[in-house]
Amino acid sequence: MPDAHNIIENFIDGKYQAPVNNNYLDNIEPATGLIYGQIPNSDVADVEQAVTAAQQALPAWRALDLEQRADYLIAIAQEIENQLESLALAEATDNGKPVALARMVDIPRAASNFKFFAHACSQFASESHAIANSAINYTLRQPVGIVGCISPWNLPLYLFTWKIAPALAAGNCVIAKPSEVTPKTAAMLGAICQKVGLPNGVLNILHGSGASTGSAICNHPKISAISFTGGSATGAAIATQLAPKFKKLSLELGGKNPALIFDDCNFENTVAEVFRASFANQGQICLCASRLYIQRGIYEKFKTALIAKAQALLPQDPLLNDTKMGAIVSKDHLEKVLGYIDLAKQEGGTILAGGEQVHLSGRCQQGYFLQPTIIEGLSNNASCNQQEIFGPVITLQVFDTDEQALALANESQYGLAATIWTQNINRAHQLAEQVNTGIVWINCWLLRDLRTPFGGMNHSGVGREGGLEAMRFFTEPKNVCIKYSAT
Ligand SMILES: NC(=O)C1=CN([C@@H]2O[C@H](COP(=O)(O)OP(=O)(O)OC[C@H]3O[C@@H](n4cnc5c(N)ncnc54)[C@H](O)[C@@H]3O)[C@@H](O)[C@H]2O)C=CC1
Ligand SMILES: O=C(O)/C=C/C=C(\O)C(=O)O
Repeated sequence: MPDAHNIIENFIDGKYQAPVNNNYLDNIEPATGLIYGQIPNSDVADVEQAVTAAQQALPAWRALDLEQRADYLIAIAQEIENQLESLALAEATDNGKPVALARMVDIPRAASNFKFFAHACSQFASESHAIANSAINYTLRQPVGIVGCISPWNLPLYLFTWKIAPALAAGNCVIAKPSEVTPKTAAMLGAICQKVGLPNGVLNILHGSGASTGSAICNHPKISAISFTGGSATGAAIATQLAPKFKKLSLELGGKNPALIFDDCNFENTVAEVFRASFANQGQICLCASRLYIQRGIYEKFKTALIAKAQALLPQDPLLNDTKMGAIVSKDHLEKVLGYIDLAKQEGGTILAGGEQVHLSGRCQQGYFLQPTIIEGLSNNASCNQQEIFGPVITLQVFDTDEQALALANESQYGLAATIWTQNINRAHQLAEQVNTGIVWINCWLLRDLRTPFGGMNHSGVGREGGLEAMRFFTEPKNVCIKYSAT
């Protein structure tokens, strides 16, 4: 558990412990730009200890009655709810997101992840296939064993638990690594597991960089499956490394998500929701809309409304209760996003709103703040329309016909999430069928039902999370065929 000096330790075999190599990384608060803690930079030796603990815990955990396993997950969810305030504060401090957002979305969703999979494991049925008069097949879905869960910094506890909960529910033991940029709530989860009496070794939480800890987890021969969320380049590197090792791999990667906005949309609602889809969490959600295609009849009016909203959304200290726009997660990331804005100018774009770093006063004077940024005038193949920026930056383009909108949306290497804004339900269905993304929202964004398949195609990932898809990923199907004699 983080101590008074904010030194975080690994959680292995039910206990907090220092990394074997005694190496630590600084943890920086994005709102202040100051170091406020340290985390282990764990390596193969720590992973080895975690795997040993998981191996010892596995037989009892996988043999546990489903109801008892579910009870542990429910107890974790309840404890997350009990600690809502301290977890939300930790998340906002660590990540720079508005504390109100962490309180309303991130932490409640982390609790929901455990509750959802506590129930999902009791609903997860296996198949049977009869061969008339001669045999019956039934499929066992057995835990994979020891699995690795690696998550990013944008929705720290939300995405960490989105992987851990189904992995545990399916009867696996877990070695999990949060992003080194946002380790704090993951570290607090260890104490929650202790408090509810989760058996030692069932969940092990290691901290450190991708190069050291992440790659040691991916490469450990006893870890049979890896569930990863993060950048597409990292996903590609992991897939390359793991291909000859034949591990199960789920990749939830980046997006460059189109919003198709038609003349006949419900204007007020669409402006509000598309704005939220663009800038929620400082635009740092893989599902955020980043390419806005607006039909000609409402283009100017829509643009004017978006600019007014962007100019009114002022970044503030994330720890203030009324903050709606917090800090960018790190200096490196701020520089990356600003680099894209410069590139947009070089490629002929016009900045309609934002585009500049914001310097606050007081405790946040060295923080990483950026205005919501709106760009127009770029071609569809410009860098800002093709590469994931992962920040509060959107581009606007005009279209005339449904066919044009679809062609523009599909001109992308990514395929994560599309939104369609129209009151013509036939058009919406037709476009939803043809757009190349794993998720389509019609007249809404990030309306989540945890039972649905979640993930993308092409450079946005391989496989799906959520609901029974996650239960399938974290189990091995084994078919058993019984021959009988027909009398
Ligand atoms: N869900 C998404 O779509 C996300 C996309 N990104 C994109 O990726 C870019 C880079 O951001 P990063 O924080 O560097 O994301 P990343 O993809 O490097 O990090 C995600 C997680 O993977 C781990 N990791 C990194 N290298 C690894 C390796 N070789 N083996 C195993 N684990 C490894 C990291 O420590 C972290 O826990 C961002 O600028 C953004 O464009 C970042 C975070 C989430
Ligand atoms: O499951 C959700 O609701 C959201 C998931 C978001 C990501 O995977 C992401 O931003 O990386």
